[in-house]
Amino acid sequence: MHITLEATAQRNSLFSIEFFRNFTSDLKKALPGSSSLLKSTPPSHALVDIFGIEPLHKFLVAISRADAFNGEVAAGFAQTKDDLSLLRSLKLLKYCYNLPCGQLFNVLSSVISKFDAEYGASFAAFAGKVLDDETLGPLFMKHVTIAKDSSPALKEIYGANADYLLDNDPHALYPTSIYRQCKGHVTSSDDSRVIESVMGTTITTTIEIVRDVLSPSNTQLRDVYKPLKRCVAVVDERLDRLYGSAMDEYFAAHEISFEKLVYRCMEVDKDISTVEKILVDLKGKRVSRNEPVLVVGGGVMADIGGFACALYHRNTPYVMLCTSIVSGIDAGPSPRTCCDGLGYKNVFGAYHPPILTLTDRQFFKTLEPGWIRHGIAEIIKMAVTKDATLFTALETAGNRLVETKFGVDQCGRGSDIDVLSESIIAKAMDGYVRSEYGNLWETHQCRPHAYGHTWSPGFELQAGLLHGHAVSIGMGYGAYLSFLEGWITESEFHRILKVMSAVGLSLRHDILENPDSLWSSQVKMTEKRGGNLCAPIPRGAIGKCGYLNTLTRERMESTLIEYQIIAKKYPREGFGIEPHCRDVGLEDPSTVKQHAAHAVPKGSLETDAATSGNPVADPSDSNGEKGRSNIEEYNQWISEKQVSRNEGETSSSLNSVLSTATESDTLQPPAFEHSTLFFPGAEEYANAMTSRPTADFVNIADETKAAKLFAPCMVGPIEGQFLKMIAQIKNAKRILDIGTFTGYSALAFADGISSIGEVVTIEADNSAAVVARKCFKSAQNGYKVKLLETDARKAVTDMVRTGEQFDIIFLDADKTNYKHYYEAALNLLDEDGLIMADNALCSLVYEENDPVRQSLHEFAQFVRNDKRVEQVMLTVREGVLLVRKV
Ligand SMILES: C[S@@+](CC[C@H](N)C(=O)[O-])C[C@H]1O[C@@H](n2cnc3c(N)ncnc32)[C@H](O)[C@@H]1O
Repeated sequence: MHITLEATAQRNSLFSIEFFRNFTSDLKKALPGSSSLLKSTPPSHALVDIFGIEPLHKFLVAISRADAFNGEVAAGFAQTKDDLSLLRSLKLLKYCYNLPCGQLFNVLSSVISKFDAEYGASFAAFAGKVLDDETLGPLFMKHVTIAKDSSPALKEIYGANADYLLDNDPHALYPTSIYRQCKGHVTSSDDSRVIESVMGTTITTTIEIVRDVLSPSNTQLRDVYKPLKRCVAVVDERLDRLYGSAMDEYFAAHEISFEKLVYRCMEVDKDISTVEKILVDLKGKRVSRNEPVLVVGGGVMADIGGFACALYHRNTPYVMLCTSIVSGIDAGPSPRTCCDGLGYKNVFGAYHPPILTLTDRQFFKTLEPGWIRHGIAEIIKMAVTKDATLFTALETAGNRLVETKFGVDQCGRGSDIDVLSESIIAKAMDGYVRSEYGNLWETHQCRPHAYGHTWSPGFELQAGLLHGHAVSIGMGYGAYLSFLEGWITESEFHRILKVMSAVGLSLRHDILENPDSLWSSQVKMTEKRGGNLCAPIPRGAIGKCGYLNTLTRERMESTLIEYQIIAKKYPREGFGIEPHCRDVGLEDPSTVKQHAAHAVPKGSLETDAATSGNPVADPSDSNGEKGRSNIEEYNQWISEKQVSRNEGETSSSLNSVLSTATESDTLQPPAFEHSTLFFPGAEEYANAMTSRPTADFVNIADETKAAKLFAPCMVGPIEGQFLKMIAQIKNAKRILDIGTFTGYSALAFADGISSIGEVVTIEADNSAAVVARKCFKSAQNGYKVKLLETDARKAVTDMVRTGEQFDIIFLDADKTNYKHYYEAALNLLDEDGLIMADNALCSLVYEENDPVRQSLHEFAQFVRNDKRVEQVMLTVREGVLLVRKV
């Protein structure tokens, strides 16, 4: 070996490519490829001997003492992909004592293969055997080399070094995380009553563009998870639908147990309750603080999955598999993990980058064009402020990026657009990471990647714009200001507008007509940036960044007018293609900000808005002119904001009121590709606005859970309150509740009738009936309930025979027999009694091949055509059909 152990800790330049090359040739001499040790099966027989080979132990001892996170060391590696993988190996091998043997030998074989393919292959064959060995693969090197029962020879070599590390670099021997180091110094006064101290954290990470990451021949994820024997993954529900089986197959092929946790990741789900769910699930899986969680998804998943990992055990490593443009070049590798809360965007969060970020363009194939366009805005911002070559590449690619979904759709592998797209994503990622990682905790505001984000928060939500379109408008306006400052030329300004316009991004929006929202955003942004506007805009040339620190209200007003006149001359008069969230099938984000279940009184979070998350538009900031009457304001609001609703096919639109035509019957219910009747957040909002259930219902829910019965069977708080109030309004005396389950609906009715009223409820299943009986017993109005434990089909026929009468009959048992219960109910009802059929809209949400879906559809149609009744279909919970005899 060509190293002197004692000096290594100081001589960082030693750990360069040469160091690995020399190691490879020295090892080959001492342990040739033909050696019986490498051929030994099982590998356990050879392992101790191999650890004892001098070039290997000297190499490992030296590397364990390296300052692997040091910039000087990194500079020793040229910038080719292969060289950087050596740097990554160095960072891992530094912690060799704490690497599982499977991983250790895998990394060693990748190092050796770089210099000697033939020898690398024979070493890799041995490494593969170690990796696959159930016992050896996960065994840490320290358990082989310095444990009590390790061979004395190994203990002598590796033990002496362990003692050295204990004194000089304990992190190398007993790390909590091999991706973070902390250093600091403390200076105290003589009496220790005053202390001055400095702390610093160093974090290491790897970011890589990959191809076909889920193909079994790709070993990137295998290398991380095989030594651990399992992979716990937090996966976006949409991705699971599209790629779930590919993920299952990948991990099965490598014999890694794949434990998938799936979450819906729409913008509205980006709140603390989803983060909390992830935390509970990680704990449920007993994820350890050193076990990297795999986070799979786009921007929302990157934010909330990363945040959950930051909170779990105070920080747990995670591997980010990015499946969208935004996550690939921005949110994925970003250290800024977060979630929305209290009505504010990104208000909670932590700085916690992934240990490994992988971006695979293959996933872009299933993105909508509107999403691709929106993602390109984040690339343009990096091009304009950081990288002129990236900007030229964007000019060359133009709209082909959208048409081919970044070179993965309708174009061949290796085609020019495929190659160009790869380079665009890579450069954008590089620019982003360079801007972000040098300023990890946002300790200063010179952040090029905030280009376009200074004024856009003021109008993005208000206008219902996709984030990318709001940012592109902000970038266009910023470029104009830069031109006015003389920081870029007029032709550069137009190149920026052209590149955005070519891909269909917005240069303008009608909301710019009024500068109020931009101005209020500037005021809040200035506060957030510590009193400086510090708006990043191009300066000097495209690809360079400067910071505008002053813009008066007057100048903003005049320049906005000028900018719009210029933007209007562009294709589509400067408007973007599908710029609004609703255009791409997303809900209007302005509804997200009003997520009232989590909202707080206005005013109480003013400071948070200014310092943390993006401020949510405040309705009182809007442009109402003072002194106008309420009715004028109201009418103006109707014409400005509400008229478009009348054009849609909503239940309140004029069209649907005027229509007298009867729909003809259909064999099947319509396709309805949603698992709920509601937009996300709608039902939660309705719930938050509904009277709270009493302790008796909380008890039912608890008992149902304790009995491990399927809780969603219960009608729940919204429908329960509805049933109670119908009973009250109807002044009902006797109610028949068909399908008791654990008693929620029966007790809701009992709460709504007078003390002499009665609820007869029928349940055939004994386990549910036992719980219901117990709950009725302890409930305040439980005495009004009579539970019949029997088959309801027969019970109702018997009741008709004996002439029983009811004011309300609630159908909630087996859906396929609703028609039978309905016919009986028409006989059992008082003259103006009411039938209520629960789950009446489930033909929309149940799966296509579910027979219950078909029978619910036929039942609803049958009632519609029944001349004996009138009815209304209510979208309460899963649909309640209200029927009355005429
Ligand atoms: C959706 S759950 C009822 C929920 C209940 N209304 C509540 O709010 O808690 C349907 C119940 O009907 C019961 N059921 C199904 N078919 C039945 C039948 N033929 N006779 C009696 N009970 C039946 C099931 O055992 C189940 O407990």
